[in-house]
Amino acid sequence: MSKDYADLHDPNAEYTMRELSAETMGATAKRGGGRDVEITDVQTTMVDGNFPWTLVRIYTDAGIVGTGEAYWGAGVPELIERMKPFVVGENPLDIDRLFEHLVQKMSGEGSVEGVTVTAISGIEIALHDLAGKILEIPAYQLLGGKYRDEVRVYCDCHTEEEADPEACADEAERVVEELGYDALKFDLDVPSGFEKDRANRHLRPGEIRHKAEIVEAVTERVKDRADVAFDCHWTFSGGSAKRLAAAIEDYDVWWLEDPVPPENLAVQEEVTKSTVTPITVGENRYRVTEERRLIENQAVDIIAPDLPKVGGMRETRKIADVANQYYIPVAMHNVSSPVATMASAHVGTAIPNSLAVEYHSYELGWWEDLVEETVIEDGYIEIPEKPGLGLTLDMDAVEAHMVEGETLFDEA
Ligand SMILES: O=C(O)C(=O)C[C@H](O)[C@H](O)CO
Repeated sequence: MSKDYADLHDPNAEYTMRELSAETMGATAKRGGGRDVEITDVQTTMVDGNFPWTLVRIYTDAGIVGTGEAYWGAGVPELIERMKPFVVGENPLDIDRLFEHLVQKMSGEGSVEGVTVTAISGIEIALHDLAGKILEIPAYQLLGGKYRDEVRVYCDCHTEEEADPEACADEAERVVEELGYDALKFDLDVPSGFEKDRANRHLRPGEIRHKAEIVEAVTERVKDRADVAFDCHWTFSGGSAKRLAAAIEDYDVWWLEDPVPPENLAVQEEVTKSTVTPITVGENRYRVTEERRLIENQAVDIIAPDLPKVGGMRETRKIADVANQYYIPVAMHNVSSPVATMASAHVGTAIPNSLAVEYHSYELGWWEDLVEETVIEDGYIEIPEKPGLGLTLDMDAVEAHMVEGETLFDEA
């Protein structure tokens, strides 16, 4: 990766009136108690998992290093490199101000939504790990403390015969009995053989029947042993989504996720309010500003922010707080490595309305090798009491699984 992104020129970022650096704000006073720490460097390494995970490291003059992760995607390491000058020299304990500082500095480069928010999220998570290590407390303590010792995890499931209801039911049985999960998710945007046109978003009767058969086969098979959600990946029209949600109302569906595209809130609201099937949405929205609209319009029954994409740990906490005003639970979308998964779990323990955190890598085989600790056991994450996120990267494993051409970041 080129290291020139840190030198990119943006007059808006350089001369902005709203300037939140420690120097301008007058937040440089000596703090004592080992809290006079300065950020010296920010580095990234991309790991070739079932998604290309961007791990982030923030280094300090105290020799303490924080590790975070940004949601996967091209351009994220470059954006993090671009933001490095805005945090080097800053005290990493000022997490809230540094988040605002980055949002302000990057406002001309897309800090409202999209990949810039994702990049900021990775830095924000690393700051929580770092702050916890400096203060010698677990990250959840920075968010207000604990509601639960363990956070429930749901397993996103796949089978090679994803369109075969019985194959899905067999996989559900296996994941419950052999892997120990009591919460699952299957995809419903799978071919049924009845499609005439894959672009027009309309579901033909045979397609609805086929999806209902998958729902019936899976929910009946693991009835009373597991909660099962179904994902549609923003595929269908409002009318088709309403018909699908109605067709599965008689089954024990945990939730139906993303039945319609994310852009049009009015359509989403209409679908959600048309059915008693619980509707979950949120992974394609950014920051509390966008998630808030889904919540305040009661366009969701369950909100699903993706923590390393939506803005990080404090932003997810803010979303959960708004959701809690409307009695809406939070099921965190997650396709990340153990780092952002554990960050999600720390927020999950710090909020009253946590339903579950997703795990999306059970087919990979080496997900937990990236860290020295056990992360998921019997379908739950026990929140570590070690400082920060409570994880230690296995640098050999990270190096072994790096995206080709990537450079391994420095040791702590
Ligand atoms: O697990 C989910 O809810 C997903 O939607 C997984 C997606 O494939 C992922 O987020 C990337 O688009």
